[in-house]
Amino acid sequence: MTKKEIAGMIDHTILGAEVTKTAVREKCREAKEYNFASVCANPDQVTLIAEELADSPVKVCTVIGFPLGVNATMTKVAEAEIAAAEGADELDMVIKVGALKEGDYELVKNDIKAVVEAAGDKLVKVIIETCYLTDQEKVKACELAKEAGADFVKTSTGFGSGGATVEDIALMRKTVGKEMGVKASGGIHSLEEAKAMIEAGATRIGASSGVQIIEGNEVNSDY
Ligand SMILES: O=C[C@H](O)COP(=O)(O)O
Repeated sequence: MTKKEIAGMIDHTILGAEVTKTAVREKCREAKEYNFASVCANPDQVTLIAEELADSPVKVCTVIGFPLGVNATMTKVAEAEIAAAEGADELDMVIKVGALKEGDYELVKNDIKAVVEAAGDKLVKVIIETCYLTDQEKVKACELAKEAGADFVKTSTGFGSGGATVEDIALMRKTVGKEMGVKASGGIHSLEEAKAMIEAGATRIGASSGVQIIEGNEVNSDY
């Protein structure tokens, strides 16, 4: 797999309370230079990203119910509707992790389904936050996301206690089959790590270090 092909799988990510418009514009410039798959940023920066990327094939991505997933489903639905209206192409939502762990699978599934329906033709990736889950819970979360009609399952927010692992990607890929997207995110900072995730079954890489992954050098990560 070439670096160009790998770049085309990277969601160039900039998420956090301290993120500035200047930093988001730089992420968009980098994404166009390297032909990354998307720029993934805070919900209140969707309009800015859509403007910056209007002249490029790079997709607009944002997050829903992020980073804890504990928002009311109605809140996640509203976030999805607003993001879609403002130009988002892809929505990365966080599941109700606690509800999953206590076996309230209908609530988890209906939460995902409501966002999928609100998203319309936009692509929905479901963050299951693997760092808090047993393997059995990871499998169940992937099954619920698939049943709810999501397009991808995704490992991590990058704000939890851990990120993507090759083992989790392989388990998620085995669970969802060949068609559904699998996104590895959280703690991927090198080309070798990205390649390992792809070989394990990832079809998208979420990373704040996209340029570092492709160029193999340290980049100033200050926003
Ligand atoms: O995909 C979303 C994650 O926040 C990226 O995590 P990272 O900053 O460890 O690359």
